[in-house]
Amino acid sequence: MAHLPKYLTGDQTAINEFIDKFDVFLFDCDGVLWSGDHLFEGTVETLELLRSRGKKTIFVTNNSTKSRADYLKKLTSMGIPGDVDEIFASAYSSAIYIARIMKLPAPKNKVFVLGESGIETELRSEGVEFIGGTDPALRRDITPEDYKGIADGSLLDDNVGIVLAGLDFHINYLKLAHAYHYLARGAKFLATNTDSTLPSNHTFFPGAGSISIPLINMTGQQPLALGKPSQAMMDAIEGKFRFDRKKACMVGDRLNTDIQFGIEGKLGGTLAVLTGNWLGRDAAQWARPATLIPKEATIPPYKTEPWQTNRPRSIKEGRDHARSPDRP
Ligand SMILES: O=C(O)[C@H](O)[C@H](O)COP(=O)(O)O
Ligand SMILES: [Mg+2]
Repeated sequence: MAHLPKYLTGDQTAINEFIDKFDVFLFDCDGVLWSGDHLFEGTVETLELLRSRGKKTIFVTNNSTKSRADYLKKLTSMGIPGDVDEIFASAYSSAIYIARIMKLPAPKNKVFVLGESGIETELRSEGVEFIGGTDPALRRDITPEDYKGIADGSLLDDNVGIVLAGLDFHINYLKLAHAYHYLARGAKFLATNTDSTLPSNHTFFPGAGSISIPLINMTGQQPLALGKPSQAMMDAIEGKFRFDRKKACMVGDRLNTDIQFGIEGKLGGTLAVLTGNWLGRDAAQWARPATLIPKEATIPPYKTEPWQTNRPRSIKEGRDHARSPDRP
């Protein structure tokens, strides 16, 4: 049965009733708390209000460019008090999965990383060996010697057993060539997450999923994605906080990661906000019967950010489509 979203309009009673249903709020970060370095209006006040009512807040982000410690610095710099233990980022859940669940036998458990320092920090904290990532030696054009050395294997590390693809701001042909050949040699293909776009500066940029696409295209393999909506991440969070899933709500901006994560995790509710990837590729999700949106799904009142007023009205109004709520 298709669930239709309920709108959480400016009605304070409805908002209080919604809040009182839950003990724990899992907050997505990019597109919910902020867009890049722009903190959305009301974010700090909302978190303070929830905490003042004894609600637990946990930050669950697919952004693998930062470690949990980096995220704590960002939260603090944005005026959001937090604790590193309340932060679950996809780099962390990937490192945990590799180190504690996959547990490939050494020495063939080295990781070739496409991604930034967040992944490296978390792999290091789990004692997982890696190459690639932010290595400056790979930030250059491919040369005839590279072609030769990759082709005959002399430039490849025989201990690489995993390719882990995350958001990499320095992706290039040379790194993709290395990653492809490791996969061709049988390395396991993992992704921190497969978000198609990254919400930032009130628009969208290539997301982590756009980094692994070339490898999917070349190999025909789909990576095991370890961020939302993967339930490995939900199990890790529940294992740590031991919360009642029926009393937890996932707040997110992306339907095929955040909201799906909450629904498949059988949480008590989900809250879809309109400040992030709403108009990304996921808009198409609304074209499907709203099976991903349980009845508790709501769309909070939001002040249209200036950049949103001229956004394309690509979302039909109607039965299975969410509508931008009237402005409060
Ligand atoms: O491309 C990406 O990696 C994602 O867009 C980004 O990281 C999403 O982060 P989140 O919304 O889960 O905080
Ligand atoms: Mg988001």
